[in-house]
Amino acid sequence: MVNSASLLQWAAQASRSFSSTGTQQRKVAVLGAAGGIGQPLSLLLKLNAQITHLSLYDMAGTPGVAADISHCNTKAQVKGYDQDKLAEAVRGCDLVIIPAGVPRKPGMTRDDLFKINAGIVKSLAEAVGKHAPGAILNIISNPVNSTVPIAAEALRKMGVYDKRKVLGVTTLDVVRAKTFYAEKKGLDVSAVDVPVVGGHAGITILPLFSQASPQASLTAEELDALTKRTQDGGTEVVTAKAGKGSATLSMAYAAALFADSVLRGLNGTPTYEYTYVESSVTESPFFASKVKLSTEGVEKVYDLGTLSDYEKAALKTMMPELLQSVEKGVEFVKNS
Ligand SMILES: NC(=O)c1ccc[n+]([C@@H]2O[C@H](COP(=O)([O-])OP(=O)(O)OC[C@H]3O[C@@H](n4cnc5c(N)ncnc54)[C@H](O)[C@@H]3O)[C@@H](O)[C@H]2O)c1
Ligand SMILES: O=C(O)C[C@H](O)C(=O)O
Repeated sequence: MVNSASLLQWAAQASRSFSSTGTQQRKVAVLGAAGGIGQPLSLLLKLNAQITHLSLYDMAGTPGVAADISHCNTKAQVKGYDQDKLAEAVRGCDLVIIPAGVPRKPGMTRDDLFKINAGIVKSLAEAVGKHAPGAILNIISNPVNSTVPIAAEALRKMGVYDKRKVLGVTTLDVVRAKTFYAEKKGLDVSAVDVPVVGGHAGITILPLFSQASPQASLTAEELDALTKRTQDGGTEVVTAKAGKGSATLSMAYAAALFADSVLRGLNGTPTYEYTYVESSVTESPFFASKVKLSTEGVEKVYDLGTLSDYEKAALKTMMPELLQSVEKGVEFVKNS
């Protein structure tokens, strides 16, 4: 698993990477690149020495974002594409990251975004299926519990679906669980690990503190408070931003870490992350759990290990909502 130290390494390596030879050509696209997540994410990707071509796409304003970022003295060549240039933006990509779509306002659930974001993700996935069929997709747009099944079903309809390559980004849940756990127990956050499984909405987010390392004892109240804070981390930010969107900066950080792991895997160094993918680990056809990432994307999906009674009960509680969100996504594509 990549941690924040890697991020500093990118920055340190990035400006030196002009002289590196023999590295693989890696093209990465960000769809929704002019948005709240898209801009800082694109900047962080520009610092990643594994990326040779960075393709930024949005409905408008992308050439400006691209021009700005392109002045950073790092290796990746940056190009911005507006609305009609989607095919060009994704062609030849190894990795396509999708943060396109509307964010929540206070009082909304992630599922309230389905009406608008389902169609956006479907059309972007179709463009990837047509113009970059081998690319790995990292889907950020909410509701992730449905948008990942939407992308999978859209690609399946086109005959190009590969379950190893459609990944829902749940890294922010892991980032939050680590931060909150370390803070609560006075631990060094850079040495903390907390598995987070399930989905990416409220009770479907399940941090496994029984498997956290290092193990610190938690009272029942502490465990419940930490679990709920992780589940409601997104809402905490939406409320604090008071109508001005949801998490963008921490999300960009989390997506950049996850993309780095995906690229390391593609480049031949296996990495391990938690991500929402097609899965047979539980009764839900899509589920977030630990995976091994390698040259073709997800090489192996791991089971959940031993759960505490608290976690077993939470897993049972989340299942109807998760199954319903998956079904809603699949049906959306089937009926369109
Ligand atoms: N997975 C997670 O953990 C996580 C975390 C935070 C936010 N999100 C989600 O990410 C999404 C984006 O959030 P944001 O804060 O960046 O929103 P934003 O409104 O700031 O940016 C979204 C961008 O998407 C663009 N866009 C809309 N339709 C598009 C299309 N068809 N093609 C390309 N671009 C398009 C918009 O023009 C805009 O620039 C939201 O759905 C939000 O809920 C997910
Ligand atoms: O909470 C949201 O709506 C955005 C995102 O899913 C998050 O977890 O921050």
